[in-house]
Amino acid sequence: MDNSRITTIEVGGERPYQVLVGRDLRSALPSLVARAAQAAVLYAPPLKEHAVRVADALRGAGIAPLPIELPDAEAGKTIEVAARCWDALGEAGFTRTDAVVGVGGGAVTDVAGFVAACWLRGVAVVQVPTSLLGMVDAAVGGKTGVNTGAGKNLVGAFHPPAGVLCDLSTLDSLPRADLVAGLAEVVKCGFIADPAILDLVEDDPDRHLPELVERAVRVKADVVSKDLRESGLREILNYGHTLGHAIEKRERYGWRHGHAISVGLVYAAALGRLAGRLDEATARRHRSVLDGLGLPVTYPAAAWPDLHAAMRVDKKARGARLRFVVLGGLARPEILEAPPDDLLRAAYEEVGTA
Ligand SMILES: NC(=O)c1ccc[n+]([C@@H]2O[C@H](COP(=O)([O-])OP(=O)(O)OC[C@H]3O[C@@H](n4cnc5c(N)ncnc54)[C@H](O)[C@@H]3O)[C@@H](O)[C@H]2O)c1
Ligand SMILES: O=C(O)C(=O)C[C@@H](O)[C@H](O)[C@H](O)COP(=O)(O)O
Ligand SMILES: [Zn+2]
Repeated sequence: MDNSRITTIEVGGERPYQVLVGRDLRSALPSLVARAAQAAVLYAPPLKEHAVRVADALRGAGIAPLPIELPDAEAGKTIEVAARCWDALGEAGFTRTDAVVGVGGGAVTDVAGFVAACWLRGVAVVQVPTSLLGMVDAAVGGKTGVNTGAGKNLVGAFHPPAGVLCDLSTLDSLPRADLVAGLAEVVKCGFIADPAILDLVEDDPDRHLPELVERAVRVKADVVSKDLRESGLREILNYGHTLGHAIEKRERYGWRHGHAISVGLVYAAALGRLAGRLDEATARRHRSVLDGLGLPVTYPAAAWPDLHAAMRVDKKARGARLRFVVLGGLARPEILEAPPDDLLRAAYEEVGTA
């Protein structure tokens, strides 16, 4: 691989920005926060070294870094943690030209975006995702937020970043299980929009990783450029998430997001097939590609009542009507409106285990 190659992916819409994919991209950071006198660098403990290097890059450009360490993973994605960050910004006297930088996986970039979205009603955030999932999904598109007892990501804001730096060299230290979890969202992109992704994953995901990152970012960038606020098209990015988020809630946010989404994708495929929308072979391919990666494709049968109840707070629901993203074929996402409870349950029987 050519280590000096940097790919730029444009994200359009009311506040356009760029996603850079390459290696050692820290030098691109200062220009993205050029108006800032200071920048908070939010990170979780496993990313401390990366965060120090980001802080050095800011300092070198005359921007004072304010490092803020967050609890790791979903434990950091809470309103209490966000409130601690706002206290720190207040103490440091952050003004509207100052900025926030999120360095970490999707949990950190989600909370960093939310902290920036709310501080003074919105300051710039630059996302420096360090997990595969963060690069291909969480850091791009401006969905920010935290979890609450009521459900996953129920409190948040749309706040597009000023830029996203996907430094592939950071993936070298990412635990294997987290890399594989990120592949669940990559596979999602393959099913909803870019089937070449599925061929590459089925061939050898490690060998094709840079291309997979670029392809998945392009899928996401294309969708959010057209529909930042999820008034229609953007719902397709939620494929597999109605059940997936319910599993995360039931697991008290102790499961990896990508693992829950893997089960959710198999469920959504079963639902699409049983609703008469999706062909048998494409539905089967969901299970085979995800299982082949070592991702979970089943969940306890006895959990159905809890999951069914949790799905009621899904953001795609309208009143008492549940709405699901399903496929009408490969790369043909559609909405399934208010499916009857017996259909929902029958689809769950295909993922439920004793
Ligand atoms: N905003 C969005 O559009 C969007 C999209 C998808 C997912 N998400 C959210 O993203 C989160 C999941 O993101 P995730 O899978 O990155 O999980 P994560 O942020 O919990 O990171 C997983 C683990 O990997 C560690 N890690 C990350 N990068 C590392 C590196 N380079 N080296 C060593 N360790 C590293 C983290 O510290 C953590 O322990 C969920 O909260 C999900 O809801 C948001
Ligand atoms: O960007 C989107 O839109 C997505 O739905 C991407 C999902 O992968 C992501 O998990 C997102 O955070 C889910 O959004 P939510 O609005 O259902 O919380
Ligand atoms: Zn997701």
